[in-house]
Amino acid sequence: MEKQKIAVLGAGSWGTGLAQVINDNGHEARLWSYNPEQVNEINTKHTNSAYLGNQKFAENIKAYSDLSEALNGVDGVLFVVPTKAIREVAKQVNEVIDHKVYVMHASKGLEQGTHKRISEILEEEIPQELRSDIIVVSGPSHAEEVAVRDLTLITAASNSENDAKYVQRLLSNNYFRIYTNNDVVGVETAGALKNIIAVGAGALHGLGYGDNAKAAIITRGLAEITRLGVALGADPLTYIGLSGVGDLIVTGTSPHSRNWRAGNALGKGEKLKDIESNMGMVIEGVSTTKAAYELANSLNIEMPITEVIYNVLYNDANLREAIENVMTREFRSENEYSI
Ligand SMILES: NC(=O)C1=CN([C@@H]2O[C@H](COP(=O)(O)OP(=O)(O)OC[C@H]3O[C@@H](n4cnc5c(N)ncnc54)[C@H](OP(=O)(O)O)[C@@H]3O)[C@@H](O)[C@H]2O)C=CC1
Ligand SMILES: O=C(CO)COP(=O)(O)O
Repeated sequence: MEKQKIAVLGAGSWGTGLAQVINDNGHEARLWSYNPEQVNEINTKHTNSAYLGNQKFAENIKAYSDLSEALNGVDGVLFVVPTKAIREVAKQVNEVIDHKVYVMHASKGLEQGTHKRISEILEEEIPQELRSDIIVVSGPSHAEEVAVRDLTLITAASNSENDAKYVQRLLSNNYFRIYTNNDVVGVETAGALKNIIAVGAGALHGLGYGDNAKAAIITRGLAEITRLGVALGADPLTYIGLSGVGDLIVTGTSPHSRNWRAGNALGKGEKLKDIESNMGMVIEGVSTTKAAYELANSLNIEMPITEVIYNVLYNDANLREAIENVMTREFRSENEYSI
């Protein structure tokens, strides 16, 4: 593949990690941030301390605060801002982009109010003549591990096989391996909804529950994610792939995960607003819980774990009582409910 110019929009931990992968692969990675101080730090010290500590990045990863400069002549645009900022940033891109580009995103969530997936927002905001089919980059990938080039396997999903293969070639190397997938709905819902379960798994840890409880929430969490996703048109098999069970394992079992850490703090009795202000990074599971809860209700889909997390986050429910309620609800067959 000849050298590509890629604008990475969002210079948080994941945007920076992906910019380094792109740079490692011999391409030009331009990191766009709306924070001029951060741009200055990346360009002069080659660190991004608020998100990735003291780690130094390659000097040729250049940061931009001017979006039109960052997008000038690029082959592709990779959105990695939090879900709540996707529509606003996509509108800005639409205002300045003047040629057709590959449009990729690596964010994980559902839009508040509309419950839309990120690719749906991007399709709405960037006209088809200016973009490829949307390509979703998702899977088990803690930014801090990718940033130190630890082995990572993830998925690039698109309705267009060629566009997914473009991202496979763009991002793959000897530590980062990409699999293509044609199930955009499955891959996006898996990435968004696993954050809810990660909050729950962290909460169980914070409350002192053991490995059995954690395996249970991951497994039954996957069942309810699958149930909602299939109702939206996903292939159930996607959920046993990298973006499904893979990402649930990585976020549902690890203190690297901000969602897991938020849940752990909730389990230890901290208040949500304190957890959010202390994290300094996005905890997507909080807003996704609300969107998924509303969406599931509107489709009449049972998501008991999501409901517990929703009641704890938004109705100040007592965590232990909420767990007791879900444990003692009407009996179910696993076969009936596995998908
Ligand atoms: N970190 C990870 O390991 C992974 C994260 N993801 C997903 O990637 C997405 C981004 O996550 P991550 O990088 O971790 O998040 P961070 O919180 O680390 O960074 C997000 C970045 O986007 C910036 N930002 C926020 N709002 C806007 C806006 N309106 N316009 C421009 N920039 C904005 C933030 O700036 P500021 O902080 O100043 O608001 C920050 O620089 C999320 O959806 C997450 O789920 C996916 C896989 C792995
Ligand atoms: O999605 C992630 C890893 O695949 C990152 O999860 P957190 O946002 O919980 O850190």
